Amino acid sequence: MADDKRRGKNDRKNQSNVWLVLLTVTGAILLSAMLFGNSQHQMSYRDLMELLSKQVAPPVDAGQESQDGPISIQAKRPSGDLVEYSQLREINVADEEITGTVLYRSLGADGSDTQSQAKRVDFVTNRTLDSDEEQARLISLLNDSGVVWTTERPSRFLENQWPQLLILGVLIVMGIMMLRRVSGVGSPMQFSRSKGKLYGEEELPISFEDVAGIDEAVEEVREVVDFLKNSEKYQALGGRIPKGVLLVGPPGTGKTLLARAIAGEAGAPFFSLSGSDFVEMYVGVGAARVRDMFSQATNRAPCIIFIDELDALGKSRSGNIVGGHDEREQTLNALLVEMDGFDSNSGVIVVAATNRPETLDPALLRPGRFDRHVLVDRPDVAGREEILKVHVKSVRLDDSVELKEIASITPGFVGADLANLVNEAALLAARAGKSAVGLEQFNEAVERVTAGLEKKKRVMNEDEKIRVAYHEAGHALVAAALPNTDPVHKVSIIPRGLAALGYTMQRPESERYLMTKSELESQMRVLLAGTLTEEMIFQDISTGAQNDLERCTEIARSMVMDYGMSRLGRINLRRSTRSPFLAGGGNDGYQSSHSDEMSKMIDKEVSRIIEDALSHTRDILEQRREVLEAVTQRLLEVESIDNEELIRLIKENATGPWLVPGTVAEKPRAKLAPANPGVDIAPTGDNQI
Ligand SMILES: Nc1ncnc2c1ncn2[C@@H]1O[C@H](COP(=O)(O)OP(=O)(O)OP(=O)(O)O)[C@@H](O)[C@H]1O
Ligand SMILES: [Zn+2]
Repeated sequence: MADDKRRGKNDRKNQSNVWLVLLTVTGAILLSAMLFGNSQHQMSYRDLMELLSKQVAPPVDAGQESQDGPISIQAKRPSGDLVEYSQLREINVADEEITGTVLYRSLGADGSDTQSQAKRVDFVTNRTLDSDEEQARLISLLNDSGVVWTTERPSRFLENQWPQLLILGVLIVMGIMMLRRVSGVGSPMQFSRSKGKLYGEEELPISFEDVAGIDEAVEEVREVVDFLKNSEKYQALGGRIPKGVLLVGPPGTGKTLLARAIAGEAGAPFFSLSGSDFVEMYVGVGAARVRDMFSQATNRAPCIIFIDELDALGKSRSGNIVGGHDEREQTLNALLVEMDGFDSNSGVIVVAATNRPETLDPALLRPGRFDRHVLVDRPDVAGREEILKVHVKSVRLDDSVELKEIASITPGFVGADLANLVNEAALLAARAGKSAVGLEQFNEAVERVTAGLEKKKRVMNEDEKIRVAYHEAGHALVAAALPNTDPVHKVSIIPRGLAALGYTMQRPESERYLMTKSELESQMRVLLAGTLTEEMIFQDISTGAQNDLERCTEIARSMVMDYGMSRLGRINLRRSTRSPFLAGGGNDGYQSSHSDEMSKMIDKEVSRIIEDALSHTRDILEQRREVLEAVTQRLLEVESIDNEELIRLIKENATGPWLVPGTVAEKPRAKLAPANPGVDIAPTGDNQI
């Protein structure tokens, strides 16, 4: 939201720049037209000569006018108006024209208007008669009339060259503007700042209370608040306050929220920018923006600068052979320099967020830069419950709703998903005319959020529907027959989202962090069951299993290459480059580090594992043919079956033992040794044991 607003402002700023340029250009054109355009009064040569000769020989019959009164002539303008000319002055005779000033009075169309004021105007007279004789007559008249006159040519450079000068001027102005955009700081018109302009938000009404379910991350940033509030305390002891905090985590987990909460708790201004704001077309602009940002923030310290999507600007610099000094690199360098340069005790703390820390340039992560890393991970069940609590505050809940229950059916949801879920449920309740949001709406909302909107209206032809029903029944049966898979939550042949025609939804009973080999094998069997059922019933398979096969193959490949779960032994055959020190190597973060022969063997192992899974699954399905038919029938009738109904159908129709023989239903439990205080257990670094 805040992002959009900021972008909006930037767009408006850019637009106003364009308007400014247009305005300047039009202004310049109008101005020069006024200055150099032809605004002189045209006086005919005949009238000029007549007036001159009158001045030479003042008329004896001056009539009502006194002797030393103005001598004037009347003339007809091309427009038909009668005018009166008198008192020629400052005459200048040039080759083609005569200029000077004259007192001029308009007499109206019939010469009756005697009230109008006389005014002195510049006049110009074109010399049409150009002979020596004429020239001599003019000069003698001028001399005799006693007016001041010259033959100096006035400089007409400006008059003749103004269009070229104008173009030159516009070019110069544009050039200056470009330079300012590039050089950035200190431009009075702020052309360079338009995008990097910091919109500080003061007194954010957000506290750590609003950030739920990511308690560990909150604990870690709590001290940052203390740094901002009591920086003297730390400085007194000679400590160096950290400059940069990097929030790492998947999208929607609340990184932006957390950064805002830090500012809110500390009562410090919050400046927010996105890494992509710095990426610009012109070289040098991004770097100028970085410098600009720091200089503005230092003036407002203590404060927080938040850079979202740091990866957009902080990507690893290696691997760019052609343009060694491209724009992004310069921007990144400017950021590094600024982070080194600003005084760590100045009270500015830079918080950045990224969901791809492995792509960041290692230099960014060094001490003195973003040296604090805070993991903002997906919330667990308890965390999801906490987040739900925050978001249902504004919603009227039915008494039947247990947030714990909703948390348990939303594995993998992040804060943003849960916020969305609560909103969906509220909308559904409103549409159903309920006075409070009930469990029913939450269940429906979960399905919507996970699988896209139900498309009841989309018509599948009957053949396709039968095929999809068999396919899904196959998935469900095999899932139910293998104890070490997640229980089936729902089987449906209602098309959802863009791709799925039907789906079998499994839900884990609890949070999982590890998978065993047999669990992975079971997963593959469930995935293969759909296409195998089609093969069994129709002796033909369809394209509907593409995603199933994709996932199945990926599991098999990971078993061979990552987890050492194949005949090739316990080797990891993928060298991960997901370490900050090797960043920028592989294309997708992985690099192969094995020979061609090994590649062939890997492929063979992958096919063998899938073949195995296929034959097992075929057996399971064949032995449960009756149940398969029963489930499919029921699916075609009601379109969607839940867990209880599936179990009922299985119980009613199964002939042999239901669970696949040889699979372990009861998990072995560890025998706890009696406590032995003498033995130290070495801690393992992370959640990968
Ligand atoms: N831990 C949380 N507690 C409460 N609400 C949350 C939490 N995490 C996310 N939300 C909700 O989700 C919204 C989006 O979260 P936010 O923008 O902070 O995610 P993000 O991690 O910054 O995502 P991205 O990486 O896509 O920028 C928040 O405004 C908030 O309503
Ligand atoms: Zn399938």
